[in-house]
Amino acid sequence: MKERIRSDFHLALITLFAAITALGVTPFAIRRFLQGQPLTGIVDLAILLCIGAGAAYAWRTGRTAGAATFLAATYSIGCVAVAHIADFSGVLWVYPVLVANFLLNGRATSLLISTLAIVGIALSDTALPGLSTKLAFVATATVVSLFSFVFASRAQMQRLQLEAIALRDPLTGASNRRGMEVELRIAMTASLRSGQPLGLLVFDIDHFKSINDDFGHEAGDEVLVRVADVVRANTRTDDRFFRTGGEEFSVLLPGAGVDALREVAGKLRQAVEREVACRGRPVTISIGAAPFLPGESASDWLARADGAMYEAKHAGRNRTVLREGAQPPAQRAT
Ligand SMILES: Nc1nc2c(ncn2[C@@H]2O[C@H](COP(=O)(O)OP(=O)(O)OP(=O)(O)O)[C@@H](O)[C@H]2O)c(=O)[nH]1
Repeated sequence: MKERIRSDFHLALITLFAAITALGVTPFAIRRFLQGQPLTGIVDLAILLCIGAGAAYAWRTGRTAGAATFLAATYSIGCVAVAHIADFSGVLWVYPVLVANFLLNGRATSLLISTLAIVGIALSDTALPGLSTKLAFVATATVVSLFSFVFASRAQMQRLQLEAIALRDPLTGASNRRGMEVELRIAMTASLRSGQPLGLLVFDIDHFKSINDDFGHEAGDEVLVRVADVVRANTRTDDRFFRTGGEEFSVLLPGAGVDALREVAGKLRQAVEREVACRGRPVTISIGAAPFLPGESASDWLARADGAMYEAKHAGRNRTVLREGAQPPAQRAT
């Protein structure tokens, strides 16, 4: 639970908002019933139930975007309802609700829901009698919406930038190991759902240490960047490319069965050998290939591809070993 809260920003926000709603609205719901205002009490109770159900849905399905829209719609409808059946005190709830809308949802959704909420409340003659009161409400609610809009947009932009930095290797521009773990999980789920094959190549630059030792670290870095460029030029846009260690890379190939894996591995290996060199010394790679087997875990799959790659190294380097099943013997693919 702690791990999900830490890794899923949207889920954490939904959970926090649901907890704050429970703490903030429950005393009012009780008070409404005690004061003989059952209708308003029922609205408060409905808000609490809907928010709880929305948060539970987000936890169960992981569909946080849908849950966030549901939460924002519930808050807004609740506010409009209270403004029409209670007095001015109901209107005051719209301010935190507007802020929550913008923090929970994307720009278009939050603008739409907030505008509808402001208009819905402004139409209430019970809570806002007279034109000047209505105008003052619309003006203040619009200003709060604009502040929230600006703040939420900036915060979202910075969060996306930070996420991109955290998942990318700055030298080659490829995704890093953390990025790979996320992408592997997504691709495995999609493959299981669609029945489409999924392939993985793990490769390592041969004798890379000697490049560093003979020509310096900068020359080694240039080789890493060159290899990454060649891989990108020889794979499709929906293939995923990762730098998983110093001179170790992986390519995740959606839709690639055994034959396609063999073909892509051969193409990459030959392209690196042909196009990458360091001060005239050719650069080669050793590749381990493994198709995803339904039912196996990401770590077992990775271990199989890794094992095949080490086998390629031991067999003399600059070659591909394909490991089709969970157990060796491996199959040469070159
Ligand atoms: N230039 C550079 N070198 C790196 C980087 N990350 C790791 N290395 C170096 O990569 C080298 C890897 O060496 P080894 O693991 O011995 O492998 P190798 O020399 O490629 O030998 P084989 O893999 O067996 O073919 C080490 O010298 C690391 O210091 C990096 O970002 N830049």
